[in-house]
Amino acid sequence: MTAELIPPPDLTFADTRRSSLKQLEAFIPRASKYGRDRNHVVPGHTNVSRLSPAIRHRLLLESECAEAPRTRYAASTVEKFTQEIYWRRYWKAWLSLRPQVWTSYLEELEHWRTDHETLERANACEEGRSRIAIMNHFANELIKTGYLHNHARMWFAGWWIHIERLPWQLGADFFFRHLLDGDPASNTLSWRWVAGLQTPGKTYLPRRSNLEKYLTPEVLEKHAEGLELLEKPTPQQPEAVTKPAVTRPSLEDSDAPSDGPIALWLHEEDLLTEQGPLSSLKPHHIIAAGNRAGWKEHRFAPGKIEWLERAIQDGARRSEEHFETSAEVDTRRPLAESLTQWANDHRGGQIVALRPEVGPLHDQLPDLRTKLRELDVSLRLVDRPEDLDLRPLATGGFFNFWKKFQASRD
Ligand SMILES: Cc1cc2nc3c(=O)[nH]c(=O)nc-3n(C[C@H](O)[C@H](O)[C@H](O)COP(=O)(O)OP(=O)(O)OC[C@H]3O[C@@H](n4cnc5c(N)ncnc54)[C@H](O)[C@@H]3O)c2cc1C
Repeated sequence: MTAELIPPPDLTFADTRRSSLKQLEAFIPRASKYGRDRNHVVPGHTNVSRLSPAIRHRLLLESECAEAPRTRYAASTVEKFTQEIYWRRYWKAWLSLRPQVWTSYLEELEHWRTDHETLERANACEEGRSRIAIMNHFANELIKTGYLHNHARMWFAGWWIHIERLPWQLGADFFFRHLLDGDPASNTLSWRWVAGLQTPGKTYLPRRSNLEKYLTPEVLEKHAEGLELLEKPTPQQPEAVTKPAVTRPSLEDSDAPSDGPIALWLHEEDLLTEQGPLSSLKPHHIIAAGNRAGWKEHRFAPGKIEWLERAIQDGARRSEEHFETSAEVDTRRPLAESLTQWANDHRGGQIVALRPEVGPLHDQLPDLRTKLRELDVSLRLVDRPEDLDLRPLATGGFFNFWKKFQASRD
C-alpha cells in the first residue's frame, strides 16, 4: 500500500443513496473494531466509515447508520460508533438552540478577511507552504479529496490555532469550503472546541508524540520536517470565554398550509424526502434546487459543488419515483429564482420542505419567505420528529446529552 494518505482516485465518497447504503454495508464488519482503531490514521482511511458526506446531506439518516451495525453486534460492542454519530446530532441540536454562534462566526470571519497580513499567513498554510510538512500534507489532502480523518482535523486545527496562532475562524472557513461533509454545526463547533471556546479551560494541542502514535510511520517519516515545533506546544488561551445562551428554545412557526397546488422543495440539507414526515405528501411538482448563491458566498470548492450536484440529482430521481410526479433539477440558478418561478405560475399555492437547520440555506429563508409571500405562496417547513426530540437535550455538554438520550429510550 502506498504510504500516502491521499487516497487513490478510485477511493470516492458515496454521492447517491444506493452507494451510501453499500458503503454502510461494507463498513459493518469493521464496526466492532471501531472503538479500538478509529484514532489511527492510515492510508485509505479504512478504520472509519467515510460516510460523513452522505450523513451530512442525509442520503443516509443518522438512525440508519447507528442501527446498521447492531444487526450483527451487541449495542455495547459498537457503542463508540453510535456515540460518534450522536456527536453530530449533539452539535446540530446545540447550534439550533444558539444560532447566534453561527452569525457571530460569519461576522468575525468577515473581519479577518480584511486583515491582509493574517490572511497572507493563512493562505500560506492552506497552500501547503508552512513550516510543518505533515500539516502541508493534510492541507493538500483536504483540497484534493474533500475529506480529512477526524484525528487529522484535530491536529490541523490545533496547529493552526495554537502553533501558527491564526484565527480559528479562517481555519473553519478553509475546512468549510473544501470538506464534502462541511457542516455549520460540526465544523464551527469543533473549531471552537479546539480553540478552547466550547468547553471552558479545555483546548486541543497537537503533539509530536501523539502523531507518532497514531499516524502511519511511513507517512510521518516522509513528512517529518518541522515536527520539532510540535514537541512542547503551549496553548493560545482565548481572551474571554462566555457560555452562549439558548436564544432559540423553539423553532419558528411555518406558514399555515393552504389548499392550492403544492411543490415539494428538495434541498441539500436533507435529501431523503421519501422517508419521514413528507413521505405521504401529494405534491404536484418537485423542485430540486441547489443553494447556488450560498455556495458562491461561502466559496465552495468546485469538487464540492460537483458532489452536491450529483447528490441532489440522486435525491430528485428518488423523489420523482416515490411521489410519482416530475422533478425539476435546478442547481445553476440562485435558489430564490427557482422557487419564485414556480410560485409565479402557481399563486395561492404552497412550497413544502424539510426544515433546513442553521447554516447557509437557513440564512436565506427570511428573504425567500418574503419573496414567496409577495406571490401569495406560503412556505411550509416540516421537522423530522427525531430532530425535534433531540433538540431540547443539548442544553449542556455531550455526555449529559448522551445520558438524557439513553434515558429517553429506556
Ligand atoms: C476541526 C474539526 C472539524 C470538523 N468538521 C466536520 C464537518 O464539517 N462535518 C462533519 O460531519 N464532521 C466534522 N468533524 C467531525 C469528524 O471529524 C467527522 O465527522 C469524521 O471525521 C467524518 O469521517 P467518517 O465519516 O469516516 O467518521 P466515522 O468515524 O466513521 O464516524 C461516523 C459518523 O459519525 C459522525 N461523527 C464522527 N465523529 C464526529 C465528531 N467528532 N463530531 C461530529 N460528528 C462526528 C459523522 O457523521 C461520521 O460520518 C470535524 C472535526 C474536527 C476536529
